[in-house]
Amino acid sequence: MNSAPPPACLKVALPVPVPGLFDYLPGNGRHADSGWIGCRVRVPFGSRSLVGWVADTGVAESDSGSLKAIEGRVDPVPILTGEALASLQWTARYYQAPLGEVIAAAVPALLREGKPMPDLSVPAWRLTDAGTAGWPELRRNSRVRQLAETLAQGQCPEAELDVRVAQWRPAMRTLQARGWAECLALPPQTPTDRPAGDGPELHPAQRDCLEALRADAGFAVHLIEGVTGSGKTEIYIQAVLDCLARGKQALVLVPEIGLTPQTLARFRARLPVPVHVLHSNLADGDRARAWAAIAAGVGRVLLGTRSAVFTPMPDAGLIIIDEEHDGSYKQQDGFHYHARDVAIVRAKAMAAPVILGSATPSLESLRNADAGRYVLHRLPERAGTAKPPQVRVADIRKLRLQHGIGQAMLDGIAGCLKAGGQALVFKNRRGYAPALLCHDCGFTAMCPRCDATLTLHAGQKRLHCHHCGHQKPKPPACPDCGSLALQPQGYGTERLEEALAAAFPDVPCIRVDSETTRRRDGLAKRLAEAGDGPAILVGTQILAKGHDLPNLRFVGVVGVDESLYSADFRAHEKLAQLLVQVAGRAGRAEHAGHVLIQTHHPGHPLLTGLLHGGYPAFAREALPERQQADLPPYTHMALLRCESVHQEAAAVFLEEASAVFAEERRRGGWPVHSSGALPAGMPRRAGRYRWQLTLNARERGDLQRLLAAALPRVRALKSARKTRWSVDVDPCDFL
Ligand SMILES: Nc1ncnc2c1ncn2[C@@H]1O[C@H](COP(=O)(O)OP(=O)(O)OP(=O)(O)O)[C@@H](O)[C@H]1O
Ligand SMILES: [Zn+2]
Repeated sequence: MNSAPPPACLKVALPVPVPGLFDYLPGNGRHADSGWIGCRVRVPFGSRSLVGWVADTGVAESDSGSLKAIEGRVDPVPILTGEALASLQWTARYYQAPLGEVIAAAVPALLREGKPMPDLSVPAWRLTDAGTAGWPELRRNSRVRQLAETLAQGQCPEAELDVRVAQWRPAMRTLQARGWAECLALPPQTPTDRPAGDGPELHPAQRDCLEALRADAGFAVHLIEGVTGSGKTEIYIQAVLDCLARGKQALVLVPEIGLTPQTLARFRARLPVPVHVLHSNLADGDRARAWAAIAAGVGRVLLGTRSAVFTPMPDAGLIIIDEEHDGSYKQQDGFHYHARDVAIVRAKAMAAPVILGSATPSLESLRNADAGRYVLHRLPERAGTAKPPQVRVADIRKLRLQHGIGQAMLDGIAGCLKAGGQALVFKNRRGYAPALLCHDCGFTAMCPRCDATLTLHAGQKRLHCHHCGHQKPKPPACPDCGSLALQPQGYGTERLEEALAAAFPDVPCIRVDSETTRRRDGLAKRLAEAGDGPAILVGTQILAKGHDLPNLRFVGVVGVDESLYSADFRAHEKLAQLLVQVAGRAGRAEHAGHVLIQTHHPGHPLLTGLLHGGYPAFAREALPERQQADLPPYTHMALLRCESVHQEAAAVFLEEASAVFAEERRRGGWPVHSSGALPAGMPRRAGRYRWQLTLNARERGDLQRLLAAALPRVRALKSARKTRWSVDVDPCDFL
């Protein structure tokens, strides 16, 4: 028996789906002091070697006999400290995820793999003594001479040489070979300011908003509800300038497909310091460098998508979340965090203000503004001379359609093209047609692995499942009755493209959906093809977001009827947001915009509401409905999802989990409603049976306490090991 007291050890967060920290000895006679916290270590884990993060030190849970020592320390100095580490710990607790998995999602891949922190020193060149004495004898007008003259004014960073001397590298090799120039590494430095670009003079609503922001640089959440084109981005830029002037760092989050070259160019042109970017399309090295620059305080402005919210910011002074309602802020796999909510928690800890901006704020944020938790600013009008678009509804009941398109729509497009404008036709469905039907026997082509129809693609040659990726050629005849009467049902972007190209053969017709924009910069390239002259763009919601297409004058929405009657309680909110955002693409410059929504339900309250009062009117109606139905944002939800190839296993686990929740709820006396175990909206996907359980509570705290009490027991269930399951706190999608 070992009776010695348990030793002090390192508490390490590992990227494994097991909650809690793992104890390791520091080894080599080292002490487990607080200098380890926030450093990476390499540790043995089963038969593997993993990179983990020291999150704490303390007394070991077991005696020293069973403790292993780390294999090595990766970082000499901590890289996750203070607020950054504390916020990751909060995130892990709130979203019920292991800290190791949270950190893995929060840091760039290279750091996750244990690579050293990127070197942030700045490579620069200078003349040697020999060079200083010798350069005047160089031949005039040569590139080598030009380079030497530049260096004679003082050492020069490579980035600056790029600007000052075209193709300086071969010339530098010549100088170096003579022993006249040498390379040096300058310490990382806050860049010296260059003059900021000019912006328009702010209009009164923009000024009021900025003044409110300037009045208090401490923690507060400002919600800017500004119609599309009202100049929200202008406010962001001014607020970042103010933040920089206070000597602070700024973080700007944009939706996944909102980080366009256009947006980036606009920030870069207007800010006096480099703008660092973080998004999933970057090379690993670039990601790590941007992250490290911000974490070291060298970088002052970070523009990024969802996971950029976790970047350590030692001098944080402002967080901006553009299009705050956007669904891409919610991570859907791995652990399910919401970047907007994490940002607000971090801003509070950093005593910095947050700006949420949108033309169509989430009902969550509007509710928080109503309750006085957020400061609401309204920009009800477009900036400059642009007028709001005119929105009409086209009733297509009983009308003859040409490939799903009514005459009013065709007339609208024709009028726009004739006047030299561009038209956008929106349909939130990619592919040729959402289903293939046998007109003789009623057979519908279904995915063999999902409870879903197959979508026709590639003209009409192939069938794809949008849920699991299953693909096959379209059968030549009906597999059930042998009939040749197989017909595409409904319309996707491909089919509309075909129809519009045939109807308007003289203008380019460009399809923009996730298929045609898959490659890097694909979207920018597609949009460039449209040019400035008359053209038709056909596409999905990719087109709805943040693109300034100055010559776009007509927007046609083809088919929203599916979403008017959906089981998801957020379907109307999402549809209203989408319609307003798409409509907002029209008429952003000097030409008036027209929007036409084609529907079989012209009297639907959502459409009439939007038509007469815009998004604010929709929200005013929707909020009390949510309250009456006891739904978010008036309540707080969590979703337990599970799936298994065995129908039994999924159902049994969720039944048992449901019983645990019921027991704990009784024991704790927490008023939390449980749906019980139910099949998911799509009961089978990719060959797996799916079940879910919804918890709903008036008080966030009650839900959190119940989760904390029940989940350890749920994890310990034998049936849990036979399924894949996850917890989603504040779920956005229920499919
Ligand atoms: N005060 C102003 N005076 C004149 N033009 C302005 C002003 N503010 C913004 N603009 C211009 O109006 C257009 C729309 O502005 P901005 O992009 O900032 O709006 P937004 O609300 O961010 O748009 P979106 O909702 O599409 O994101 C831009 O071309 C911008 O340069
Ligand atoms: Zn499928």
